[in-house]
Amino acid sequence: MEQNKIPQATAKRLPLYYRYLNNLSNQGKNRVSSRELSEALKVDSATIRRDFSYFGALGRKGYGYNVEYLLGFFRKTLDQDELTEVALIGVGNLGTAFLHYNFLKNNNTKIVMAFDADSSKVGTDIGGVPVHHIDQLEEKMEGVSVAILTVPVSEAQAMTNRLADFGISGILNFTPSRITVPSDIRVHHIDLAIELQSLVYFLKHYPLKA
Ligand SMILES: NC(=O)c1ccc[n+]([C@@H]2O[C@H](COP(=O)([O-])OP(=O)(O)OC[C@H]3O[C@@H](n4cnc5c(N)ncnc54)[C@H](O)[C@@H]3O)[C@@H](O)[C@H]2O)c1
Repeated sequence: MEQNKIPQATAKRLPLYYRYLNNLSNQGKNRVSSRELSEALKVDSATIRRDFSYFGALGRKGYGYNVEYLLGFFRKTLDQDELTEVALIGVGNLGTAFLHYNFLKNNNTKIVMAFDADSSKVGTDIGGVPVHHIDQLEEKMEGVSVAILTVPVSEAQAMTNRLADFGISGILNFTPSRITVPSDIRVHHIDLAIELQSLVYFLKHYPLKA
């Protein structure tokens, strides 16, 4: 099935499904029920059944879903057979933590290079990733189409413009700035302050019952 026929909300959950099913497969499990998935992933089972039906996986009553079939689909859809190289811009507190994190454990994305304006960081190697000077961005980034943005908020838009001029396809933006990009560039914002505020709001206004 073509990926563009899957609703965006479903597509967003695919990496979550993939990671969990991969763990099951590594444990030697070959089937899983939507209830089991629902409890582990905190997604209600009706949503899971609907999501899976978009790519032709129909769970059988009393059997559930075949783990390898699902994994095969996710691998293809999420391009898990292909390694996506990623660049990180801004090797400060947050950026350094990401460089130490092994993203490859769960999927096929890898931070292959990092950039910073601080010359004391340039030429170092953090978590196996070389740090280059930001002046070398265009020269070094050839072939890399995804960037993680962890620069100070004051630098975010200028850096985004530079990445756009370079021809970036996607930006994972950790700065609180709502950066503006041309319509052919995809930006995902991860704003920890907003997420935290929203959690506190939900706790207050929609308390969960035991
Ligand atoms: N640290 C956190 O927990 C946290 C949480 C949520 C969001 N953020 C956001 O993430 C971003 C980074 O936060 P941080 O705490 O790592 O900041 P930081 O000041 O520790 O790191 C920023 C890094 O960017 C580099 N830099 C500055 N200008 C640059 C440029 N023009 N080109 C390339 N590199 C440049 C600096 O030298 C520094 O190494 C900020 O926008 C911050 O608001 C941080």
